[in-house]
Amino acid sequence: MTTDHGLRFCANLGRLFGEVPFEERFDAAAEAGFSAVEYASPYGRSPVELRRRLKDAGLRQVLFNSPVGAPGTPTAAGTACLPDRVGEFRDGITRALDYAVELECPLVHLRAGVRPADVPRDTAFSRYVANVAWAGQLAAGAGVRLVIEAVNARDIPGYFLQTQEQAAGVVAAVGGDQVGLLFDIYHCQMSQGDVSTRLEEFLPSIAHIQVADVPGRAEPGSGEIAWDFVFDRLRALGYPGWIGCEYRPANATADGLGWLTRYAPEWNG
Ligand SMILES: O=C(O)C(=O)[C@@H](O)CO
Ligand SMILES: [Mg+2]
Repeated sequence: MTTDHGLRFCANLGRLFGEVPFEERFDAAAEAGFSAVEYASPYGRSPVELRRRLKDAGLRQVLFNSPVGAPGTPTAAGTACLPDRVGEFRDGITRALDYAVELECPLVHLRAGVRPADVPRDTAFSRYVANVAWAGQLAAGAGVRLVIEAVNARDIPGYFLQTQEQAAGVVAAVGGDQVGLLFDIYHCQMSQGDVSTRLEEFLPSIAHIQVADVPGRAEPGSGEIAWDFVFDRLRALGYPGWIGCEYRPANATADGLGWLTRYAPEWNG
């Protein structure tokens, strides 16, 4: 939903509207007032079907993730930092960009992966930066921008990027505008805190934000984060991107959307 002050919120269909099957969540999000969606994986459905569902519901797709392996496998969080998976990584990016072009999706979240214990960090880092740079070039040619995200170590032990500084450092190392930062406020609070200072510090690199509260990863307002302060800072900083509602609703999704009215007076969903 676009707002007068520029804060735009999109529904994460992997987290919200779980009361209905995925195929019905597009209409559910539109009926709730969203004009854009994100979700982690489009790959179980054809891009043509997803494009139709977006169009029928009057929605835009603004983000999805690069492919990952099955849960519990070494590639369950991605392949980008794995020196022995370069072919799989490149095939995954190519597939993701095919979907992004068909869905007219501007951002793809490139999952970093978990470094194997027998791979030295500097070896994994060199491979990761080379993979991100390669993928960024390919994405730019398709009119797509990649984003990378720091994930807290409790949720994904060993995930390759765990702090905003690490992720921003890779964005700077790759250079140019091909790769941006996916700043997930939930993960920042879980790992580091000092959210509003980091949002301001890394704002030039931030291409997308995601929100959920701590503890519990539920609706903003259910935990310790001062969302009125955070959203006011984002308005003042003129953050132009989308804010992904990537939280686990405490109860029925529609019953829990009141936080948008509370913290985003411009929301008219
Ligand atoms: O878990 C999150 O936070 C995400 O944004 C997922 O897409 C996996 O990184
Ligand atoms: Mg996230």
